[in-house]
Amino acid sequence: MKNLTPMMKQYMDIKKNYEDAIVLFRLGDFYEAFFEDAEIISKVLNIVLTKRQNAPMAGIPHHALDNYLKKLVDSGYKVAICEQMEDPSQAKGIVRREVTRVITPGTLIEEDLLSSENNYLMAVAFRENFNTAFVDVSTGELFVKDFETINDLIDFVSIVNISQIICEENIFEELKDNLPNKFIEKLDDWYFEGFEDKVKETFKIVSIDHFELSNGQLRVLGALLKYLEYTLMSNLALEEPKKLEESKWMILDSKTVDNLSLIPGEKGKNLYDILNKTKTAMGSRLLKKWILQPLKVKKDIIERQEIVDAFFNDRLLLNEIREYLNGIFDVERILTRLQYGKVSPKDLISLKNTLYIIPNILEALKTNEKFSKYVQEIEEFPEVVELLERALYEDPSSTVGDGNVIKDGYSPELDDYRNFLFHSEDKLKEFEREERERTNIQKLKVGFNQVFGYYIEVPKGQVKNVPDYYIRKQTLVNSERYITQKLKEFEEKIMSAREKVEILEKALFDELTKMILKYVNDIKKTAEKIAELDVLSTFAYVSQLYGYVKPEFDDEKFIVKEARHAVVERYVSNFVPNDIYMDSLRRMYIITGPNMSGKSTYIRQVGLIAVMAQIGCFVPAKNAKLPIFDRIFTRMGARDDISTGKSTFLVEMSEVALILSKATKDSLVLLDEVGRGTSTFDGISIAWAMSEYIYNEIKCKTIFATHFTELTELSDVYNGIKNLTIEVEETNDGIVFLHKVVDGVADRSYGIEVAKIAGVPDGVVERAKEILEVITKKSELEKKVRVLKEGQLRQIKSRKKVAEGQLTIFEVKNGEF
Ligand SMILES: Nc1ncnc2c1ncn2[C@@H]1O[C@H](COP(=O)(O)OP(=O)(O)OP(=O)(O)O)[C@@H](O)[C@H]1O
Repeated sequence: MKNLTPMMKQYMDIKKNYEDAIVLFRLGDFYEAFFEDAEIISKVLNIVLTKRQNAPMAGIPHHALDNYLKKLVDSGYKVAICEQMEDPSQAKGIVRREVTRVITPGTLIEEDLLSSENNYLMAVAFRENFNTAFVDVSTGELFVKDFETINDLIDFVSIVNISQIICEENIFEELKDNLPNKFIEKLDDWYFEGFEDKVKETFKIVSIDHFELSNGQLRVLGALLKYLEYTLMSNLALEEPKKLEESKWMILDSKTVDNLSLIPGEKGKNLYDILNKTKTAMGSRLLKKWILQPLKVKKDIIERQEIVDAFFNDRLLLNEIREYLNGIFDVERILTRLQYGKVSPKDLISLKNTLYIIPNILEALKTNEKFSKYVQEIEEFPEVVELLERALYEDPSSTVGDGNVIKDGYSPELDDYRNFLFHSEDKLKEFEREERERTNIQKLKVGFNQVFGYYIEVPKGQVKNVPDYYIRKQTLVNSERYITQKLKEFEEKIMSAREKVEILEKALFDELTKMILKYVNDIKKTAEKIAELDVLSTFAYVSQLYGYVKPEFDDEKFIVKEARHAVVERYVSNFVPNDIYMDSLRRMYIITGPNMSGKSTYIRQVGLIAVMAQIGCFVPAKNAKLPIFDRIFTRMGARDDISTGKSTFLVEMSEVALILSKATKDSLVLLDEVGRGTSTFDGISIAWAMSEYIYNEIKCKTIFATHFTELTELSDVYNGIKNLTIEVEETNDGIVFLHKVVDGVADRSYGIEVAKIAGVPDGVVERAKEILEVITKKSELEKKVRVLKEGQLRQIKSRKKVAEGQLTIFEVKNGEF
């Protein structure tokens, strides 16, 4: 463009460095966007597109920035905020402007842009495996985790709230293809250089050995830190990186999280919503983390369980603590904003009110010795409370500098200027009265405008009485305006008082935040413990409310009396409890039963109970004893994966493949229909072979719901495979679902009855009955399966004979082949 004004030239120079972002350029009371950026924001924000020197331009008022930013970021744009770096009225020539912040979905700290959920930014690089580092900038939590395959990585991204990915160029396309809806950015090579120094510098340490990170992990962490600096443009406020090691947690893949409805998703009703009676935002975030990462180490589970139990048995304490938790604010985020210099006066009041409650929490906890660990770990901060109490008004203004933030008495100097400023109106009135008396001009008025400042206005008719020390400034139709030496001096005092109040209050607020800064890490540790107490007391509360019991752990046995489904029981009026009984001799169940009888509910409730027990919660049952599982596998429902071009059957088979390759003896495998996406013969053959493989090779606890009754023959071949079915009652009015799980095999599917209930026309239902009669008579399938079974039994017997001959070497257990 020719003939650019200096300001437009300044804009172009800045924009050059932020080609991939929308630059919002501060101009007076507006943030303006130009050219293509203007066209985008006008469309996304639905605001007017105008022109300046032929350049398309669109602007948003500065006070509404956060609202508009949210929309832009939610629509997938990166935004660079370019501020005025000096007071325009003081600037010589063009105002200096700089980008002070680049906003992306994964780097939000602004309260208005965030929900109470965690919001993660993840950096990904590939060496021998996928190294990742991810951070929630708003809370400062930082994690490092490796993934063997891209599928494991994608799976993780889809269950954890990763809102943005940054990656090395060589894996950008692959990630983009697999995660088409994610905000993914590729980073230049320099991001991945000099990582050791970057990590040391960020955490202000000389040695990074205690992090115990591999070179690949440090490299990706370094890139993440550099990117954060580029977007936040300030020193980083992060916790030391935590390594997410599989050895501590049960693995839950995204399918299982979805199939068991653990957290809110497409399916609506879920475990998180049932359990989430937490009182604080920090607690609700932690609960979600715990649900997605059940523990695997018995000692860790018991530690949580003991606290839940203590709360459960001390109802008074439970209620008292929950009452105090009501007053706890999201201090994790407030403190992070404080570290980034973005804390508001209201934030500090929330911090004060939170800290104010801590002594009450401690007092209450001290009444029960089971909480001694928490009593030791939770700290009080009386000096911070006292300081904030002294420094801030209870309901401060949100604009630091207007004189309504720092409390009276905190700074005598501020009080003086503020008194003068806030009482200037009275003083002007007094001046006006004095002048009226002195001049005898009754209609004399003191006013103010931007051009002349304060003036004395005298109606035309009384100008003759104006004393000679009045200096005329302006002539209007009906009046004249004057100033006097005294009024001018008064004006200067007001102006300088306003300026002084602004400067002083800002400086005092700044100083206050700096004083609190040194407590931040300790307060964060206390906040973490409070969040834990919130979740653990919630477990106790929910357990009382819904009648859950404390589970025990056992190496082999999975015995639950009157187990219930934590979510379904909340939505049906008469939930029928069912027992679970598994041990080394009863390792696999085949459940057959009519449609709608409750097979899926039963097997899901088994999974849910395992998850609930391993997060430290009590479980919906009369009593429960169960093993600790290393992983829960689920294969349920039929769904295409249109986005990746996989058919329903292919998806089903890849889930089966995953189970067969990854399950261990300590896993729990829950299968709701396998082999239904293909022909009956193929389906049964696959389901049969798979069951045998799991039973003989993997030897883990397995429940398999199926409509292939042929599979129930497996129980005759293998001792440890048992059949279950669900009772229904046939009445004259149709079938009644009793939802009771009992030993045995379903005699029929009642599919046609369910079709009738669902409203399939009578004609079709009758015809279906006729067809069923014909084909069941002619079915050869059962006979064939019987032949298969007998053949297999013969083989097993002959193997057993050989084995018995070698009993001194191999001991053959009953039912184990
Ligand atoms: N134990 C129970 N007590 C009360 N109601 C139950 C119970 N189990 C299931 N139900 C009710 O029955 C409905 C059907 O259950 P579910 O989906 O588990 O059946 P299913 O046997 O898996 O059916 P299908 O074979 O058609 O998939 C549930 O939505 C629930 O309302």
